[in-house]
Amino acid sequence: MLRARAFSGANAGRSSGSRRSLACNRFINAAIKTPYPTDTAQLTTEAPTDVVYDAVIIGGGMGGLTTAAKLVAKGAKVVVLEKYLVPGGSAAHYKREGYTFDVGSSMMFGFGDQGTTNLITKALESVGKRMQTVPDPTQVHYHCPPSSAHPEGLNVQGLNVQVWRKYEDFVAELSARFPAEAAGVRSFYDECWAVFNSLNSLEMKSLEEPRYLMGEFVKNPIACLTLASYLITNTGDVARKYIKDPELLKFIDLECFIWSTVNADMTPMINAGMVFCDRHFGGINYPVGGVGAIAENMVDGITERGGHVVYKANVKEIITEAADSSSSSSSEPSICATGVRLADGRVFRGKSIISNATRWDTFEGLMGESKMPESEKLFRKRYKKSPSFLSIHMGVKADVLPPDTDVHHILVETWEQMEQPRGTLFVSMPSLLDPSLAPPGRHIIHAFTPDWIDAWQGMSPAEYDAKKEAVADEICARLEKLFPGLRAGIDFREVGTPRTHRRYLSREDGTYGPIPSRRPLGMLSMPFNSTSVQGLYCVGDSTFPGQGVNAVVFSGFGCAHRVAVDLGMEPGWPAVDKAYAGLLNYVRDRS
Ligand SMILES: NC(=O)c1ccc[n+]([C@@H]2O[C@H](COP(=O)([O-])OP(=O)(O)OC[C@H]3O[C@@H](n4cnc5c(N)ncnc54)[C@H](O)[C@@H]3O)[C@@H](O)[C@H]2O)c1
Ligand SMILES: CC(C)=CCC/C(C)=C/C=C/C(C)=C/C=C/C(C)=C/C=C/C=C(C)/C=C/C=C(C)/C=C/C=C(\C)CCC=C(C)C
Repeated sequence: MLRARAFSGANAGRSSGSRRSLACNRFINAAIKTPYPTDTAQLTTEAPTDVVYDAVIIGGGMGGLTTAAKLVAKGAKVVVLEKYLVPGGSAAHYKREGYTFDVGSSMMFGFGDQGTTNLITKALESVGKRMQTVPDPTQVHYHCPPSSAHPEGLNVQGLNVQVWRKYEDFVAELSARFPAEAAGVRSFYDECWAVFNSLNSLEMKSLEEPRYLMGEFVKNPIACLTLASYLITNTGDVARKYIKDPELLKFIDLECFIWSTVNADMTPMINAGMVFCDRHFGGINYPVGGVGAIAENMVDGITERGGHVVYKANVKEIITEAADSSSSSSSEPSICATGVRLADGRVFRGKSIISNATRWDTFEGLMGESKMPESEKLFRKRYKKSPSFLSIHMGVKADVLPPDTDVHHILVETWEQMEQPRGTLFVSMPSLLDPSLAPPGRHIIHAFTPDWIDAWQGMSPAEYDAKKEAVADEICARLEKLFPGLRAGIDFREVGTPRTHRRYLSREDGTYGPIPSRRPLGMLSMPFNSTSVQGLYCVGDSTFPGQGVNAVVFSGFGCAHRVAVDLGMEPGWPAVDKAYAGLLNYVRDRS
């Protein structure tokens, strides 16, 4: 199952230097923590404070930037306040020693050129930008545990499956591993296509805006009814309709886990339809220059259209006032968000305040727990924080990677370990697609694995550093199963823990968003963008559909649409809004 890759190995054979892994530790500890960009004097840190913005956006992650892009494109007056020095949040990149590392995963969905679900392409287009991308021939190469039940599908390393860009190739490969389940494999993934094809025929806007929703029902009744029939369905239920083999069901769990960090029973079917088909329809495409270049392009587009993006702008408080309760759909005392206060004392006023911070940071940190609405307390019962990640960014000699190595890998050694901290290893090697990310003769290996912050608390700085290196050594030893000689080929290594994610992304406990505490009511359990505080909206992975760049971009589309309608910049049905919001809350409250 090898095939040619245009860029693969372009740097091979030019390795230089003789550093070995032991020397590497010394090198790592001495690594200079230079923020990127290095010239922080270039950063915009100012925007007018004497105006009332249409939207004040807290945070310049992909959720916040998409909202800003869609709103400036409508002529809204927008300011994005980003605490850090670069845009993109967990989809930013940073530079070290000639390498450009993506902060998070390098696997980009939503970057195709057709349909309506190519959300990243569309977000860039909304501010006049387009990026060059490199198509990835596979989404991911799974390395799963061996099984005695299916010796025909195994090699010495266990169950190996590549998810090919071409759907038929993937179905053929998985069916060959589970011949008795060939019909089940086909039926399950075909049902995902029914969901995807419906999604891919709708305009992507706010699902909490009744005028748009009704319009889509009139234009695309079959697609809307199909989606409506999946609203409360989870993926595990659909998989079990067709598949009986426990190991194949475990594989489906893993297919969900790698992007939802929960198993198939906890993953809404609509999200699975999106992810399992976009990888074949639009394909996985890597943006030339690195994932962070997406956010940089968005910022250029936003500022070219008169929006402001302000760095080193640490929002400490959302300012609220008592509000008119007649327009609220809840029975709680009404408050209204009117502005934000920064750590340096500056105040930005807005008709709408949009938080790209997590719900925990928004409602506990920025609002203060005493003002937390009942709906948020309920949310905390239904959802918990997803784990953070332990991340190892490495530069390696190019000859560590055999020719035709896939860009993304998943390694699970035992099924019991899959959902445990550091149980599943994720690997992304984007320099195989874009060699400009690494110096000549080198490649990037970014290994990461779900991990909780508790394991990294209460240590002295020396203990913390030592633990980072010890855990990274263990993970590199495990990765030698995929890349023999890896440890000897390491040229650069830097380890980030959940504490690093908490610090640089300002995400409580370093979490990557909410995961359900119990079986969710399909996609309906997750909150959309409005909150029960008037004028306050959330965007990003704390809102539907959750984690993922294309997912938070969708939440940005929805948020911008809902805000534009509320500001009177787009037509809506204010008379129906309250009843519809009440209905959605009623269903959610019972989930
Ligand atoms: N391959 C992939 O699909 C991939 C890759 C990378 C990231 N991601 C996804 O991106 C998602 C996160 O995107 P997002 O947009 O929701 O959030 P984010 O964490 O990426 O961005 C939030 C931004 O808000 C800023 N911020 C937080 N609190 C602030 C404050 N008080 N004041 C000012 N700024 C503040 C942070 O610095 C950060 O830049 C994750 O769920 C992850 O799954 C996915
Ligand atoms: C009533 C109502 C409400 C309704 C009615 C019906 C209808 C109309 C409906 C509609 C719906 C819709 C439109 C929906 C939408 C949806 C969407 C868009 C979704 C999306 C999703 C996405 C996702 C989830 C994604 C994700 C991703 C991710 C997370 C990624 C990640 C990645 C990673 C981590 C990587 C891995 C790595 C390796 C392998 C290395």
